[in-house]
Amino acid sequence: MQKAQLVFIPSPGVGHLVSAVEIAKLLVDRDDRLSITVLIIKHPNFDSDISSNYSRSVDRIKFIDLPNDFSDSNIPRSLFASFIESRKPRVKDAVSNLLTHSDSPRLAGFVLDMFCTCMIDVANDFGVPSYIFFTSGAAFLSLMFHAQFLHDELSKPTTDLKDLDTELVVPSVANPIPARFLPSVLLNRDMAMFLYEHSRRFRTTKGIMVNTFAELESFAINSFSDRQIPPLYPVGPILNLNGNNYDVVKKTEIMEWLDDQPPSSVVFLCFGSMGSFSGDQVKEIAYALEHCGHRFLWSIRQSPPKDKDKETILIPSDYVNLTDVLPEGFLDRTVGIGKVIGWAPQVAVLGHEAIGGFVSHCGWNSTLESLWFGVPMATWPMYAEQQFNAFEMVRELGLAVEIKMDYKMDFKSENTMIVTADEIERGISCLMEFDNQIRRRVKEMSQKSRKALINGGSSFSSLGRFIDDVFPSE
Ligand SMILES: O=c1ccn([C@@H]2O[C@H](COP(=O)(O)OP(=O)(O)O[C@H]3O[C@H](CO)[C@@H](O)[C@H](O)[C@H]3O)[C@@H](O)[C@H]2O)c(=O)[nH]1
Repeated sequence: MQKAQLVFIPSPGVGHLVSAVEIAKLLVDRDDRLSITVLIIKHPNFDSDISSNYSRSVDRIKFIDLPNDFSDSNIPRSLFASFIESRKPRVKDAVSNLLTHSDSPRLAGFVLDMFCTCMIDVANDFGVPSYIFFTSGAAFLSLMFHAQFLHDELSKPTTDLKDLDTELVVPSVANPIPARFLPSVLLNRDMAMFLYEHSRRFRTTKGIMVNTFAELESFAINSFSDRQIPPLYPVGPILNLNGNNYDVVKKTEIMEWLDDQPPSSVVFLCFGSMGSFSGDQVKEIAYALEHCGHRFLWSIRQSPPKDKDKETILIPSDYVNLTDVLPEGFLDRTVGIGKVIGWAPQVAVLGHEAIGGFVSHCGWNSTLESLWFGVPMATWPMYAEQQFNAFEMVRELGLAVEIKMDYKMDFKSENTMIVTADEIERGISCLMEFDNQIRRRVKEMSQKSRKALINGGSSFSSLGRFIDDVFPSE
């Protein structure tokens, strides 16, 4: 039997690492000729221990932690690319070591995260192709290509649209997109340059697996057909349905609380791995929850200290004392209807029948998880590409209601816009209406997301085509 191995290089951070490991598991389960080594890049400020949540003994998957010898532990956002670049010799050493074993299968290629495209150079050194595993949606991938094309070929960078009241026609969505709903990463010069460079390099790869499914993003997926872009493999939704290691006592308490709530009665609020709010914004959310009267489970995280000069990547933490930030008496007044927590066991929560709606930052994993469980979302994007995901879910696909689509979190200062209690309450009321059309559509999409993965489903077939590419001669 011809055997082959792939080397996976995910970016640090739960939003990228978890689905990369899950697709690796799916691949080895699907084809017993395949083995995979996942190289874990440790970033000093991300919780890379997330990888220890996975059994290190998954058959035919090996995890290697790359040594963290980056000299500065406070890596500014703008130096993220250099940080990844600095890992190249480590990657090279690790792959060379793999290949020294006499029984080592043929190295068939590298599978890289969207932010690890510099590792294409290392793959080239080994004479093997690179693939991308894209952890966001097809519409955003297409937008990345389009934005790079506008910049490189037409000298029209998306950053020029920043403060303009204009619309942009892009191939991946049917509706023109108002500039203010463009993702924050394409309106910030440094970030946009960073993305253009990755898009250029995506074009040189042998294929791109995308964490999406044809039934969800058919328009966006079709938008790739007439452009010179490597083959696309929509293989999702790729989710870790077992959740991550989570404090058992805390999880039990949360799940028992949910057990006591009526079906579809609770609104869940959670804002991803980097989401946090100023004290003033927290209070507006609290007023909205108290006033609208719906049951709620609210995951709230404390902002890291703002570092105006270095714009260091720091992630939020759980509050030591929630009363420091919530309005006086809030916890007592809402004790019968609500629960405030820190980091949430999100997948388990979304899968609980008490959950009736999800106020989300629209990170792509959260979006796919809510669709999987048939829970409608109210959009509150914060950073990265989330504004665009919100636009796609609300305007394009009719799968979410809007709280905001143009909110942008400022990592440098506290001067982020404030969403008022009225706006939040309006969004939550709309979300929690029992019999709305969106809820019905989301339930249908939930069925489709599950079907996509089973034998004969669209993503199942797509993954098969990817495997055929890895074993071309058979
Ligand atoms: O309290 C929490 C918060 C999050 N999660 C989980 O963490 C993941 C978060 O992923 P995602 O929703 O995609 O958000 P980010 O962590 O913000 O992910 C980054 O990566 C995504 C995939 O590329 C992008 O879509 C996002 O914009 C980017 O910020 C999900 O699986 C959640 O279930 C929890 O379990 N508990």
